[in-house]
Amino acid sequence: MHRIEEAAVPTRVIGLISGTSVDGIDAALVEISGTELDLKVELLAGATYPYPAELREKILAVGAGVAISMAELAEIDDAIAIVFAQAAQNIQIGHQPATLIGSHGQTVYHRPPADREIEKKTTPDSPLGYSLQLGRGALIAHLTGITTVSNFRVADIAIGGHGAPLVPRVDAYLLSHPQEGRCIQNIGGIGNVAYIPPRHGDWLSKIRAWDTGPGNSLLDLAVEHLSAGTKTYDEDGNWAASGTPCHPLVEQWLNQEYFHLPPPKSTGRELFGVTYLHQCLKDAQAYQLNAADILATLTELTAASIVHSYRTFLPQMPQQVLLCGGGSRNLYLKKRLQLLLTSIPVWTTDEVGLSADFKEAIAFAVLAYWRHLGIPGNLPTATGAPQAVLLGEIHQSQS
Ligand SMILES: Nc1ncnc2c1ncn2[C@@H]1O[C@H](COP(=O)(O)OP(=O)(O)OP(=O)(O)O)[C@@H](O)[C@H]1O
Ligand SMILES: CC(=O)N[C@H]1[C@@H]2OC[C@@H](O2)[C@@H](O)[C@@H]1O[C@H](C)C(=O)O
Repeated sequence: MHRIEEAAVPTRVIGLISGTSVDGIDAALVEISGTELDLKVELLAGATYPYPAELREKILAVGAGVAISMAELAEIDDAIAIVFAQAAQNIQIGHQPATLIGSHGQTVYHRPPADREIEKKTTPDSPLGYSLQLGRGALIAHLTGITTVSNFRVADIAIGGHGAPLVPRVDAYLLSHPQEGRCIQNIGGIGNVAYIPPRHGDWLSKIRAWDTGPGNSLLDLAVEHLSAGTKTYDEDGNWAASGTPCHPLVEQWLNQEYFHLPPPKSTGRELFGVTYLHQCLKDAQAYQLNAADILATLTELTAASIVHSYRTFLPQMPQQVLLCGGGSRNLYLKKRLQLLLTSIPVWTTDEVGLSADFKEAIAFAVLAYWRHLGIPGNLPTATGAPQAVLLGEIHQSQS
């Protein structure tokens, strides 16, 4: 049952997420009103709080498969919840307090459902996907005194979905256009797209969304390796821009199975992580590429895999592409995307009024708000789930 009547009252909600780049906690304090087509979100404050270096190292190690004990797992889970709770406290400074938190947490493992050969290789026994986000909501609620919704992916996974991407339903209501088809392209550690057709007829069922593959994950790892640990990312894409992409290598990399899988599909650093980068660096040796050429070629892989997936899987090309996530600040990547998309304009979501930096944090505030109102959060065409369901577990606070 939808408790639509409550939606007339604007609600102050905090959205929290740390994505696959593991760079820090994005926090958004928003005022939300409406429900779906009349949904309105005002960003009151947005900030990124970097992880303490030691915690970041631990998270990256766990995500890369380093073995830990159950006690250590509990310790990391709570260490993450503590910094998320601090982020929630900090973002409210100077504002009226929030009444609800939506916390995505930190993904440390993601395994899609085993319904295709590529996925069966990693999943011998279970037909369901598995996605683990740390930073337990119970502790965030306890520390902040604010009811917290967390564990957003499990309900979609329980009915056979990928549990990702989840932001497309929010994109649909905040970024659809009455006449124009749009691709909303997030470029985080991993890239994901939501194609939103013009908002008429059965537009909602025509939305398509999937993870496009690497966003910045391989680039960041390569920069760290090539700079001997002195840099963590290629600021504005300047280093890559000083090199030349090796197109035969990009073509070779695009043959990889993931890029040819039809959606729905999701991925993570389990595939596009350290091992993948090492293979790329090995392949690059055959072409005697220097550091700048390697970065230009990896940047081209991100751009080409995005555009290749649009041309292969979309019913039609969009009229606009709206970028968000940290990769939207990589000017060289943006330029390469524009070149590959020829006459289709490539903008950022900022240009249509939604913060490109904080869109994911805003989305988890909306998903918590929908959970509170009893409104489903997933889009079956995006996650592959058979139906739309309520997302997230509610942890009531004591105060
Ligand atoms: N000025 C910039 N120039 C180039 N790249 C940038 C810039 N600012 C941020 N980035 C890139 O964006 C990344 C962070 O992006 P973002 O915070 O959107 O990722 P995420 O949310 O962790 O990932 P995901 O969306 O996959 O969960 C950084 O690691 C860096 O590679
Ligand atoms: C399992 C997981 O954390 N997936 C992330 C990741 O980062 C980008 C892409 O892969 C997307 O599928 C998802 O995040 C966003 C927030 C989503 O669910 O829409």
